Amino acid sequence: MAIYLKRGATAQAKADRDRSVRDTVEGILADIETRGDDAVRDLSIKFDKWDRDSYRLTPTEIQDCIDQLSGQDLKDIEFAQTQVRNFAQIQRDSMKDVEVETLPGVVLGHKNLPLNAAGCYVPGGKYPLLASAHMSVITAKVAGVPRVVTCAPPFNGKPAPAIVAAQAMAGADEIYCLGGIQAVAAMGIGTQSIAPVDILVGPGNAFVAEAKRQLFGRVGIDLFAGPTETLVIADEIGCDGELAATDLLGQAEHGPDSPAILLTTSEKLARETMAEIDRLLQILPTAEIARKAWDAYGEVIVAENDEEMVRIADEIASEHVQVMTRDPDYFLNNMTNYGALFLGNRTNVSYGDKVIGTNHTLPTKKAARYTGGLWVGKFLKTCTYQRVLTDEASAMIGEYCSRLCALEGFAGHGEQANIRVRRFGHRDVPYAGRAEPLVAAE
Ligand SMILES: NC(=O)c1ccc[n+]([C@@H]2O[C@H](COP(=O)([O-])OP(=O)(O)OC[C@H]3O[C@@H](n4cnc5c(N)ncnc54)[C@H](O)[C@@H]3O)[C@@H](O)[C@H]2O)c1
Ligand SMILES: [Zn+2]
Repeated sequence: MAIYLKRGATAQAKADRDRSVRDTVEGILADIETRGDDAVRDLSIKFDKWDRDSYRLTPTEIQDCIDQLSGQDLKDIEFAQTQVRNFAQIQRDSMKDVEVETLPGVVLGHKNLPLNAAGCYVPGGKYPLLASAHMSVITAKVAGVPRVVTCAPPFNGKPAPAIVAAQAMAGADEIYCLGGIQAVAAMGIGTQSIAPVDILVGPGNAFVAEAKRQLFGRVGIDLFAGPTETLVIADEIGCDGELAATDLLGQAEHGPDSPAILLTTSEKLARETMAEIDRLLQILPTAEIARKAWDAYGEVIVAENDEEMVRIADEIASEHVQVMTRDPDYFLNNMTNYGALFLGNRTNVSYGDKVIGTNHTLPTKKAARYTGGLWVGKFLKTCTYQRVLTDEASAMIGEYCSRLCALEGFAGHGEQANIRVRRFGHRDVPYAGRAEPLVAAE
């Protein structure tokens, strides 16, 4: 049985917080629905002290942001974007259209069609998270989405130059400086000045994630990608206290509501990690946020063996899972619920967040039970089609269809089949459906 050396927030505390976020978002979406651009402006002033005639950035403003970055900054962004584009393209190439003859004369197929318009949210409240621009905009473009709209909040009272440069370099078609619920709603619902998109993607804080969730149905969403979570699975062979503590706090710094969990088979490593966390919290420049997250949501769990760690990790279904044990592949082969796995101590979540090429927009709050992260496939619709090549095939399928419709009591559906059996069937084929056309009763 696993022992908890430290426990995170209670289920009740989490539910209370969720309810309050849900109510705030509901009210704001209704306001934007009725008042459009005026509501967007009021909310942007209220939450971000940010007032403009148009929130869309002009080509001059965009160029001005790019010009504020150094040559090295631009090269680094380019390197990261190349890695993300390259892996997205490989994933795109793995998705094949199919067309097969499943029965003689019966042809079924599917095509992967890009969506027409995507809205990419790039978070920027606490940090200007430019990496999210690569993750959403580039991936949409690799999928072939013709209109890619992107929003990020102002940072220090103006557009964040690095975010805007990354949005532009990624190939965005429309760039708005707009944050939070109002940005998500403007893209998802549409306003007088912004045409609505077909899918909303990208990570964000609890408000952003909840706004996307509430708009789902009306528009598509990629997945529920709220406050970052991290799980470090470690033993004394693959890890030490300093490494585990660094990797936990590295992700706890995202925000005060970011859970960081250590799961280990070694109580010694667990205690060393907790001591290291206390030490690092004295010196980490972002310790104020990381400490809040660690105090409220941090957990330390000591399990008996790798098997128990897999069971607990699948239950947690964390967004990020770093495995630093004797045999990381054991977790790759056995775990079923995770947003992304980081195997071995040579890599870590930050590589994935910023640069290595896998997508960093990943499922939170146990959404990893039913989805992976954002990827090129989320911007594609797999749409089927069919055709029947011969009279014989039409009549043969029609007979089955006719009888199955009768079982369901669907006369109209049945007639769709019957008319084809009558037209295309041969008289010597035994037929249990209606042999004659429908006629009005005398
Ligand atoms: N799941 C993932 O894949 C993933 C990846 C990266 C980042 N993240 C998460 O993204 C989040 C970024 O959060 P952030 O806050 O820094 O930036 P953000 O851009 O998501 O949110 C900032 C906006 O929130 C709005 N806001 C703030 N307080 C509000 C309130 N009380 N009511 C209504 N709206 C309010 C403001 O309009 C502001 O523009 C973090 O939680 C981080 O963990 C998740
Ligand atoms: Zn991160």
